[in-house]
Amino acid sequence: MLGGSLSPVEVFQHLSCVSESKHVYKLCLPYSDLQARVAALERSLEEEKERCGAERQRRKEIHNTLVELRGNIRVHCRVRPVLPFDNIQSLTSGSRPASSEQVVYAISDDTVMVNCQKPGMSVQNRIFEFERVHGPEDSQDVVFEEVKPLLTSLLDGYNVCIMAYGQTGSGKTHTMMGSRLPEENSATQQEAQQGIIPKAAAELFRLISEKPEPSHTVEVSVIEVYNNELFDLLAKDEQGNVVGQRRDVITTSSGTSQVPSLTYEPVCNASEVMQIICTILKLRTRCPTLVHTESSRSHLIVTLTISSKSPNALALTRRLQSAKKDMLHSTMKDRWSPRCHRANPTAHYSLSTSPASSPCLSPLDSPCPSPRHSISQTPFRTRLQLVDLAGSECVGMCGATGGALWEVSCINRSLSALSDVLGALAEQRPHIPYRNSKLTHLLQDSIGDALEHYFSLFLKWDPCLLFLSTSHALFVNPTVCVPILLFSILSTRW
Ligand SMILES: Nc1ncnc2c1ncn2[C@@H]1O[C@H](COP(=O)(O)OP(=O)(O)OP(=O)(O)O)[C@@H](O)[C@H]1O
Repeated sequence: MLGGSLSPVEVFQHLSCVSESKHVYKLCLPYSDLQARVAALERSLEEEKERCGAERQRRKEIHNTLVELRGNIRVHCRVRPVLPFDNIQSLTSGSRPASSEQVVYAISDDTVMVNCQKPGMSVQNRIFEFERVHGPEDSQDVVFEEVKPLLTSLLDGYNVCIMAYGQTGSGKTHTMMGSRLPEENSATQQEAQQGIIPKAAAELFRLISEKPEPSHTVEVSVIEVYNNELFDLLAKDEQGNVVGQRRDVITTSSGTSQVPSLTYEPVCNASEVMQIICTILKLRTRCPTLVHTESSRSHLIVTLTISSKSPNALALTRRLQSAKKDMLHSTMKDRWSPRCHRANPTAHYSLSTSPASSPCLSPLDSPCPSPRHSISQTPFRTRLQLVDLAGSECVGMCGATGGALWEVSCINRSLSALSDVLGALAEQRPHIPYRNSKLTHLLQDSIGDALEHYFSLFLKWDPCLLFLSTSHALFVNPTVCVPILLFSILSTRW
């Protein structure tokens, strides 16, 4: 007979032991005792589950507070090494200096020093500060470490946007996608060259696999912005071949940007994501320039949309925020739509009813969700946007003529529009010029969340809006080590 002082674990051990020895009937506890023990075990299991849930919630809060404290919009700078082809190109280009000299120095982990020299003027050292500076020796892994915590936030219900901005040839695609080494290199060496997109996809699916049961679904969509036009790179023709199809970006009645008929492909692991991206990358417009032989002539936006099968506390808070904000807007501006009542708290988080694999509305932007959707039925959706912008160029330096010159001017105008939007957000101007280019119109929700951050701060008397922003954004701003162009990036853009 077992004594009353045994712990549930000891009882369990005892029971397993007697079952194994096949004397289970002889040594068994009285049935009522056994029932009491099982009930006690179940109770303690429930308590453990509750404690674990509370700890998980605390972990989320602490993690995201920390991420927010580090900044909701962060600007990082990556200085790429001077590479052999920098000198070769310089020698072949009549308009460039005969040899490249290093003019940018990562002097600490948050400061860059640039030797600026304008024709006829003496050299000046200028200092630029960023949230984080990666020097030429920093590996892809080191850069990714900065991004990694954002993926945890993504699964906690935050939107994340990571952009690479910089002059042509400065290493944006290397930072975002990675570079392929020659075939003779080992798989480990190839993996070390992977950029943020493959690493983020792998980390995302790793985090999802740690969840107790299948909890999330992931869809990928890819948009190219070329000459101020949007192309859906996952759209297929009747034969099933991928062809870039032109799409438009619109603003929905709830104020979010949306690309109607955009294709979303469901994916189950990181290699599926990369297979899709590598296939469609062949469609991306490239053209050699004087500075970079493999220059991308378009902005590429890869979006991973994550749907959680159960709402979490953050999603509920966000719905509450959204409802409050809508009520506030409608009271102030009296903008009720007869077709779609914007005060519906599920407005931004309801499921699209279209099949996921077919072209459908953006899952985040289903226009008029049913008011009957209860919170428990509605999963929350978040979005990871990974943006490899086209390289900014000095028109006089790129050697382009005709159509290529038009491309350069479209790239520069859209980057300038992006810069205007960020400037307006930073200065909290009442009007943010999102519609000045397709690029900023498309990214409105991601970069606009920064505005929401300020908006929430402004309304901090309202406890529901105290749960601050809904997005973490990070900008990787790689720079090149060729004198004159570097000067133009750092002085004109940031
Ligand atoms: N940190 C780095 N270490 C080693 N090589 C790099 C690094 N950054 C970039 N490179 C190399 O520099 C070249 C140009 O980089 P990349 O194609 O990423 O430039 P980009 O900014 O995307 O240019 P564009 O805007 O013209 O498309 C590539 O050959 C890339 O492998």
